[in-house]
Amino acid sequence: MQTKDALRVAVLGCGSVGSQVVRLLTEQADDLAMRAGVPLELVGVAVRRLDAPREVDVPGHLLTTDATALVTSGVDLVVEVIGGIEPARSLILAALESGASVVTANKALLAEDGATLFEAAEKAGRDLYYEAAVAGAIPIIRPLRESLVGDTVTRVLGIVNGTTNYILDKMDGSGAGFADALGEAQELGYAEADPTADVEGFDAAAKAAILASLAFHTRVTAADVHREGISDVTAADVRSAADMGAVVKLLAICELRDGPEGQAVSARVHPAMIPRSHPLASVREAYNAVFVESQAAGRLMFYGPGAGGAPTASAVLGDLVTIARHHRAGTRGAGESAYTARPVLPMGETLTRYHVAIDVEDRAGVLALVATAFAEHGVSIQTVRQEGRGADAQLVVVSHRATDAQLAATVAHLQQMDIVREVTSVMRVEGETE
Ligand SMILES: NC(=O)C1=CN([C@@H]2O[C@H](COP(=O)(O)OP(=O)(O)OC[C@H]3O[C@@H](n4cnc5c(N)ncnc54)[C@H](O)[C@@H]3O)[C@@H](O)[C@H]2O)C=CC1
Ligand SMILES: N[C@@H](CC=O)C(=O)O
Ligand code: NA
Repeated sequence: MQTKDALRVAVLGCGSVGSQVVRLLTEQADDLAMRAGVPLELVGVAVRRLDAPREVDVPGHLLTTDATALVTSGVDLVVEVIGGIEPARSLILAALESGASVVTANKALLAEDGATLFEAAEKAGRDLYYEAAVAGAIPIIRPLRESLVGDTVTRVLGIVNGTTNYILDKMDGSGAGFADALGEAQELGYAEADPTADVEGFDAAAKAAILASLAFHTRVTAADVHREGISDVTAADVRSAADMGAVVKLLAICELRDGPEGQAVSARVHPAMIPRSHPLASVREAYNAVFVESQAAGRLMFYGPGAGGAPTASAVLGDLVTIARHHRAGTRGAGESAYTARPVLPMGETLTRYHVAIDVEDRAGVLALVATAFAEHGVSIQTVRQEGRGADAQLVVVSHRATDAQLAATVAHLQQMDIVREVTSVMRVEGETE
């Protein structure tokens, strides 16, 4: 039954996030109506299979397998929580063209083709909101889009993938194996439908692209973001980090830098060692945290649940109520602000510190030869320690800041040296100013 003046809401997808959106929309209907100033009436839920088991009871008459018909049926608000590129993109475009506003949690799509979606929303005069797409429940999109829009953001550094943080945390804390920890993260509803997106850093790279675009008022796509995942992080890396009082985290780093022709953007995702004293080191399990540095405000930190059905649904509901208020007032929210068109710097120009583990021959003069290889490429060494003896001898070098290109040249050089058996691990070190 349709309530007079209610806004008609369609939900696309009823998986981990969609089922919680449906639950909260139903359970909190009265409060949401009071906060929005208008009832939000769930009029349809698009699913792939009508008879699939679900985490929530959806009345049969609301279920449909025809998502296109649902979004073009005159609904006011569409929640897209299917994920992936297609059919999500076509459905969002169809919804906007039909006059509906859209809430999406789909970072993969926004990072690949956000421009098309933002232009369609602009043309239709409708809202496109996506707080859930980055760091789940944590308010980070709205602070960047609205609260900090009067400031100049210079750096965004964060842990933005819950699944990989959960895995690394378990490897560090209980010495759990990679596969077991990933299985638990999937069980808990944190992982993407294809967990490769989490493990190989695609999900974090999509989020980095969205954050860099918003923070620096430009357009950065996932393809612009340098990406490395955690599949090569070994138990030995985690132990080595522990030995130097550090932990391994998958970081997303977006920076405003001076480029050859003015200001440019650097955006990257990779595992890094950070000191245990750094606030990001204490981000456990599937929690996320995002540091923002800006000229006037200084340093801000946003922390909270970055994944999971209910936390993500919280962000979706926040967007729904906000849009409903706009609808009621006959207005719309801020759109995209990509006026700077800043270039993206190549990874080779990124400056950071490095932890390099090298299996070497255990004899006099080896340390000096290794140090010379670093010096030849302009990489200054901060500390060196030897682990093991004889056939197990290993040098662990921590460098001062150098470019990625300098480090790559050093590693290639080391690999050619007779006294080097193998460069077993290269990991960046973040979280210190030196
Ligand atoms: N799970 C999480 O913690 C978070 C997820 N997200 C994003 O939210 C979105 C949804 O994620 P989850 O709920 O975890 O995924 P999920 O895989 O649990 O749910 C997606 C649902 O969409 C359904 N679906 C697929 N194609 C469909 C179609 N053509 N029509 C109707 N239904 C269709 C699937 O059957 C599935 O039930 C994704 O974009 C994801 O990246 C964002 C933040 C956190
Ligand atoms: N798979 C993602 C879900 C939230 O975006 C994650 O693990 O963080
Ligand atoms: Na968020």
